[in-house]
Amino acid sequence: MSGTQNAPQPVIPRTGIGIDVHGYAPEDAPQPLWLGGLLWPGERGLSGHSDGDPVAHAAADALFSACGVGDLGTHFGTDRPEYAGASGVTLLAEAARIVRAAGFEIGNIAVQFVANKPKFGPRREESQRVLSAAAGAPVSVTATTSDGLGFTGRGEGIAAMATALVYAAGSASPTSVA
Ligand SMILES: Nc1ccn([C@@H]2O[C@H](COP(=O)(O)O)[C@@H](O)[C@H]2O)c(=O)n1
Ligand SMILES: C[C@@]1(CO)OP(=O)(O)OP(=O)(O)OC[C@H]1O
Repeated sequence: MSGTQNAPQPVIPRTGIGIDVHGYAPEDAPQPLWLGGLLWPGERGLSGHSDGDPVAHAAADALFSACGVGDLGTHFGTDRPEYAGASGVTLLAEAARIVRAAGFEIGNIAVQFVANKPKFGPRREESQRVLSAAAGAPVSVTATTSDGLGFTGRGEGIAAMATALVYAAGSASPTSVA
């Protein structure tokens, strides 16, 4: 028997991607702004069937993408009345439950949103805490403007992009592979 047969197999993690965009709610039907799992008092809110939190939705979509188990619409379609007004944090927690039930563990999720405001830096730690607790894994959130360009620059809505890393449950964590 050759030595290589008993060599530990490398853990191949899987990456996923998620993008979500929500437009601002009309002035005559204002909504609260939910972004990064946080309520932003005084900020114009976004439209959506749920709470319209693009950061939480992009994170959930990235998890589904990484595991190859469909997408946000597959699991939380607008035809599901129970998700009307649902919190993005609830959707992310449910997404994490679904991917774990499918046999995956979550390495991390990274999200970046594009918006002129709110100014995110001062509440980054709070947002990361809330989203990481929901996912049961580290979630990092960054923000950028689009330098005044495009629909985010014109203040028509907020876009978020996320990546996620998962690995088969029961395998060694990718970070523990020599
Ligand atoms: N909504 C936002 C947008 C940006 N930031 C922070 O500002 C930095 C500079 O943004 P640019 O788009 O001008 O490159 C960015 O790196 C973030 O740290 C923010 O907090 N909230
Ligand atoms: C989350 C869901 C379901 O409540 O609604 P929205 O808040 O509209 O969000 P979106 O990211 O457009 O798509 C997924 C939807 O199925």
